[in-house]
Amino acid sequence: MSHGWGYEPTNGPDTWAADFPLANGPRQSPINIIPKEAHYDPSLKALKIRYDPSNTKGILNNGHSFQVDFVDDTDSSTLTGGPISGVYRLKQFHFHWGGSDNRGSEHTLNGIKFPCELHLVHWNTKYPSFGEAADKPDGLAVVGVFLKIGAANPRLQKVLDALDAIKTKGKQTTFANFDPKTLLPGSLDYWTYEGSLTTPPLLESVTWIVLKEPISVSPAQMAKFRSLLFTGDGEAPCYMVDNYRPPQPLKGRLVRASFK
Ligand SMILES: O=C1NC(=O)[C@@H](c2ccccc2)S1
Ligand SMILES: [Zn+2]
Repeated sequence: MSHGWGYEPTNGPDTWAADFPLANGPRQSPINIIPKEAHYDPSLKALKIRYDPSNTKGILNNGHSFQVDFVDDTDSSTLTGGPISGVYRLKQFHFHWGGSDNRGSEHTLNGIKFPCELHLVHWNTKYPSFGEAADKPDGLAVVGVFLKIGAANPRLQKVLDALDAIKTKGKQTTFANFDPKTLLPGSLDYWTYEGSLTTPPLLESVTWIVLKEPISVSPAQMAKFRSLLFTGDGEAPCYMVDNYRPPQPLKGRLVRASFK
C-alpha cells in the first residue's frame, strides 16, 4: 500500500511527480523571488483585506501542517483588489516551517529561506465552492507572509497556545474569534505571480501574493511549531518539521511588484 505524500525522503517533494505529474508543470510554486528582477506594475491595485473574526471555525492538525478554518458561506471574510478581479473568500490559513531557524519558508528571497511562512488561502466566488475553484486557473489566491526570527510575536500566541490540543494528525479543537488580519505586517506591498498549490495535487490555480514585509517570530515560538507531530495517535512519533516544498523553476513567468 503506497503511503501518502509527505515531507520525508521516501514521500517528500522529490517523489511527488510520480503520483502528481503537475509537479513538473509550467506554473509551479513556490519560487525564488529576486526583487531586482520583479517588474513594478503601477496598474496593480492595493490589497483590500476584510476578515470577520466571528467566521473562525476551528483549528486542525491535518498531518502536513495545522490550519485554522473559516466559515466561507458568505462574503464576510474576503480578499479583493491587488492583482485579482472579483471577490475571493478566506477558507483557511496555515504555515510551513523548518527543523531549525535557517529554513522553513516555501518562497525564498534572493535565495534566502525564512524559518516560517504563513499562507492565507482564498477562493474565487465566481465558482460555487473552494472545491470547484481549486482546479481553475483563476480559482485561488494565497497571501504569503514571511516570518523572521526576532521578538516574540504576541499576535501569534493565541494560535500557538492551541497547538497542545492538536499534537497528532487528525486532531482538531475549538478555536474562535480570531482575526487573521492581526498577523499581517504594517505594509501590504507585495510581489505577485501565477502559480500553484505547493502540496499535492499541485493544481495550477493560485494567484500568489507574497508580502514584502515579514512579521516576527521568536525562537521559542518556532519551537512550539516544531512540537507538533506529522503522525497520528498510536503511530511512531515523527515531529512536524521541514513541511515546505523548495522553489520550483520560473519557466518564463513574470513576477510583478506592487511597489517601486
Ligand atoms: O499555499 C498552499 N499551501 C498549501 O499547503 C497548499 C494547499 C493545499 C490545499 C488546500 C490549501 C492549501 S497551497
Ligand atoms: Zn501553504
